[in-house]
Formats: sequence, structure tokens, C-alpha cells
Amino acid sequence: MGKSAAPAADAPPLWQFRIELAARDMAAIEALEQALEPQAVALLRFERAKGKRWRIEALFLGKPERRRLLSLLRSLGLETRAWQLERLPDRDWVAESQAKLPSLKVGRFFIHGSHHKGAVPRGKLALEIDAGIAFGTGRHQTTRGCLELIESLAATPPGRPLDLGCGTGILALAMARLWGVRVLAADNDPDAVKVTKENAARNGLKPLVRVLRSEGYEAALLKRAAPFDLIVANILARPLIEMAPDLARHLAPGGRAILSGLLIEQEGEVLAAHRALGLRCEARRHHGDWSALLLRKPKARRGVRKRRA
Ligand SMILES: C[S@@+](CC[C@H](N)C(=O)[O-])C[C@H]1O[C@@H](n2cnc3c(N)ncnc32)[C@H](O)[C@@H]1O
Repeated sequence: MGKSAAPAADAPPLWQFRIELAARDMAAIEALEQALEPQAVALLRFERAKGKRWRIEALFLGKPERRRLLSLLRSLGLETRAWQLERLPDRDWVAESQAKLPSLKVGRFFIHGSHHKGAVPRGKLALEIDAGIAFGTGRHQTTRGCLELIESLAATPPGRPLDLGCGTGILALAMARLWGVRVLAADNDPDAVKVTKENAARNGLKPLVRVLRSEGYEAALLKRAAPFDLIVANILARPLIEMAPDLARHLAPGGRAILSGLLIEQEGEVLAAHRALGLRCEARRHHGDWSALLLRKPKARRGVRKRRA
């Protein structure tokens, strides 16, 4: 999970910083990413050793100071032995990676980059998404699981769906394309908000997809739009658990939620947090180590009428 941006053709050389860290240091890993993010043109995190370790890669335009990187790692109490800093050969990495990204079929969805010049396969719903500064090209197993669960609801179009943590907007676009309904897309990262707006326009879905910046469910506009009858949130397990009460509050009775960003081994705790609020699990999809869950909030119970004496 991460972000990447395209440097200009005449930009200074690219330098790559990389390090592998133990998953138990997650708070420090996130702090490291936050500290690297302002200077980095790309930040990527890859899972290793079945989630026991994470590899962090940051790309810089020009050479970052070795001394500052080292003191940053020390200040966060992270391992300082196994990290590397190297100059990458002069190539347009982003253009190359985009060119290499083949189009992708997930159920009825056909996801392709702007370099795809071929036809859309018959019966498929096309989504044009380029690799860029926001997360969500459809290649990650969590996004795949969410797309499959969205499609599983094809016959029951929601009136009011929300995509929380929209990244590139891929899931919001998929819902707008599948059902032709208005979708609210929100993210706490301004880059993701910008990219989702661009992707909505490029896919001809601007009239259907409204995009806003929101930390969780905090944005006033999001609150006004609630309750939603479908909330899709592909974030990480911890924030999903913390946001469970907000999700339950913003979901209409009988509404559904699709949650991902959690490892299979984290299903138990994510489900427990939501079951405690009355939601029940209707389906799940597993890809690699990742899980996507379909939950449902019970319909409001009719009040029991008291008989008049
Ligand atoms: C894993 S990406 C998912 C992107 C896309 N929805 C997908 O499925 O491919 C998670 C996104 O959630 C956003 N995010 C993380 N925590 C959030 C929060 N508390 N409120 C809103 N957005 C959040 C991140 O900025 C990121 O864009």
C-alpha cells in the first residue's frame, strides 16, 4: 500500500531509500512514512514474510542526506543496520511502470491504464485508472476483494453508497459504473481527493461521483449525506475497528458495509468490533493473506404495539 508520483523529464536523478522492518514496529513504521512523505516523490510499503515484516521504499528527487535518514531511524527506535540508499538509473520509472501494468479483469470490471488502446471486452464495465500518487489500481488483493463483493450486490443497487478511503476512487467509480447511482467518495489525503476527481472526469462519471476530504466520518457534508445504505471502506484493520461505531451510526438499518485492508488473521477482531454493534457477516473474500468482508446492519425492528386496555 503506498503512493507514487511522476517526476518531470528534466528532474534531478532519483534516489531510492529502502528498509525492511518488523511488523510489530507498525507505529514507528507509520511515523517513518509520515516523516519521509513530504520530501519523497514516491512511498511504497510491501508486506513480507506473511505480514511479519514490511519493506518501505521511498523515492527522492536528488540525494537525501544519509546522516538525516540515519538520525530519523534512530529517533524512531528502528533498526538502523539493514537500510539502503542508492541512485536509480535515469529512466522514466512511472511511465515504465504504467506501460507494464497490463489491463485487468475482476469479475465484470475491466480495469486499464490510459495507455490501453484496445477495445473493452464485451459485457465488461471499463474503468480507466493509471498508477499514480493515490492507492488503488485494482491490483492489490484488498481492492480485488472489494470489487468482487460490490459485484455480488449487483442485483440490489444501493440508493446512497459511500466509498471511505477512496484512494484513486476505483471503488466509487466501480459502484457508479455498475449501478448508475450517485456515490460519495471521501479520503483524508488531499492527493487522493484530487486523483479521484480526475478519475471520475476521465471515466465520464463526474456527474455521479462527489468527492470530498474527510478524516473518517468527520466531514459535515458526509454527515449530512448519511445514512448510507452501502459503505465501502478499504482501510487498515486498526482504523476500521476504531471507526466501527461511526460506521454503525452512518449506516441505514438494513444497510451493508464492505470492509477490507485487513489480513485474514485480523478478521476475528474486526468482526468482533462490528458484531458488538449488531452487524453480522454475510460474506467474505480471501486473496493471498488479505480479507474483504460483507457486513449487514439489521433492519429496524418494528415497535411492539401496546394493546389498549
Ligand atoms: C488501501 S487505500 C484504498 C484505496 C481504494 N479504495 C482501493 O480499494 O484500492 C486506503 C485509503 O484510505 C485512506 N484513509 C486512511 N485512513 C483514513 C481515514 N481515517 N479517513 C479517510 N481516509 C482514510 C488513505 O488515504 C488511502 O487513500
